[in-house]
Amino acid sequence: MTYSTAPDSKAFVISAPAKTILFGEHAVVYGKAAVATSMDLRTYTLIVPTLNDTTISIDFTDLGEKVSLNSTALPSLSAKDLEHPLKIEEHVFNKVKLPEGHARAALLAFIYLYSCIVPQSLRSHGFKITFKSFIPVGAGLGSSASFSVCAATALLQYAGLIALGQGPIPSDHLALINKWAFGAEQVIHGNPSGIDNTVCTYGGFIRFQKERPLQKIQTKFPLNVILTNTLVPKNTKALVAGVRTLWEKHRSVIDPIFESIHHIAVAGSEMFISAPDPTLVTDPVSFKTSQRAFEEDVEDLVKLNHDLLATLRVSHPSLETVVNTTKEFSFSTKLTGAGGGGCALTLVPHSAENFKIDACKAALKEYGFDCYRTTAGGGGVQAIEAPHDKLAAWMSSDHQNSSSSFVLLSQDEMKNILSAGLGANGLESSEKYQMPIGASHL
Ligand SMILES: Nc1ncnc2c1ncn2[C@@H]1O[C@H](COP(=O)(O)OP(=O)(O)OP(=O)(O)O)[C@@H](O)[C@H]1O
Ligand SMILES: C[C@@](O)(CCO)CC(=O)[O-]
Repeated sequence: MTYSTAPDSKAFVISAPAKTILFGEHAVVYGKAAVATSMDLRTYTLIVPTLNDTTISIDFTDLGEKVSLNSTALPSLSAKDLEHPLKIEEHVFNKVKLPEGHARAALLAFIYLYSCIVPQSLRSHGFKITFKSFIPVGAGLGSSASFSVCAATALLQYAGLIALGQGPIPSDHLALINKWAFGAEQVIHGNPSGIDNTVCTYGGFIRFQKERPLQKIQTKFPLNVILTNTLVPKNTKALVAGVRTLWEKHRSVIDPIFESIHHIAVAGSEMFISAPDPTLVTDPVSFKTSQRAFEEDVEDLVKLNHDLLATLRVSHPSLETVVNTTKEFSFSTKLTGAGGGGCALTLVPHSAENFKIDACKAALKEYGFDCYRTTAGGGGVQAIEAPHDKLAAWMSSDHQNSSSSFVLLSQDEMKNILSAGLGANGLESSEKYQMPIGASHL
């Protein structure tokens, strides 16, 4: 590794998407295949170096927590010094006051990244970093992975290990970001598979299997879904640990369930690769027939996958309510992510009439759930140098309150700033393998 001796004084805006798992959660932790896609909800991060003092000011705006650290007080480690990234806790014991709640794991993950990535030569400087996310926290949409990808990217740039702001991020830099984001995910989750950080880094539609090369799924088929947030809080770390306990107790029973989930993911990814291509329609009637047949096959896999996850005891009464409510409208639903609450994913067939979708949405809302109608896909991690004209306004807050204009921007405004900064070429090459984007709150 080659480090700089002075931090790059440029400020950057970094963003990474949410994710949803179509098939394979939990089994993927045991080396089975899974299919996931990025979603059009993103986390944004602004990092502004301050060359003349050693304060690191972190604003976790979504968690309502601001933290001030002294760079000289943080450990300097290599990943090899830690048997597991979670051991970072022992290195900061009695040195850093850790907050309670969601911010605790977020801060530990951040300190892990800083301690391993930022060299001693840069410890006489500080920075301000602000996280602002449009992804619901702890809802199964990869909020932790999106945060981890943004934090890793910001610190790798700060340490001079990657160069941002020159169009799409090159693949070797993406691999480095993904590696460190996985370490941060290990701090937050204990034993993640790596699927969440991978899809949040690379974006698009992927088939993932531990220790296998990442497979991008090229499909022209726009996948329309309703994401229903049950608003029931869940804890990924505890759910993953619960499945492990079940597996350790009944391996011969649980292994075949993992194996079945694996085959669902493999079949699902193959189906999407050979899905009917709406850009190549010659006969609209036969296209509609093959489109419906394809959707029915995917719906079967969705239902089977949900039932197997329920057998692994990671469903929740609220998730079953979503499954049963959407079934009344002939839609298929599965939990997505760790389960235990959080989000469910419902496939919306292309033939579904709007009145039916609206009625389904209204029925879900009756239960107090939050719904998003969205199309899967969208770019992975992106970064631009923070525009000079906007930076002063963004940083105008004294960091004691979260009312900086950066935090107040809407997701559309953030997207516009990033796409203007990336330029036409940047967007073209980073999104060429992806499906159309578009999320609307129902
Ligand atoms: N916007 C954010 N800012 C800082 N930390 C965050 C943010 N979003 C998530 N986190 C961290 O991630 C943790 C939530 O991770 P968790 O895995 O439980 O939810 P998720 O990633 O949304 O769901 P899943 O892993 O099922 O996709 C929080 O407790 C916090 O530590
Ligand atoms: C439940 C799980 O399979 C997905 C969480 O989004 C855990 C993991 O893969 O790390």
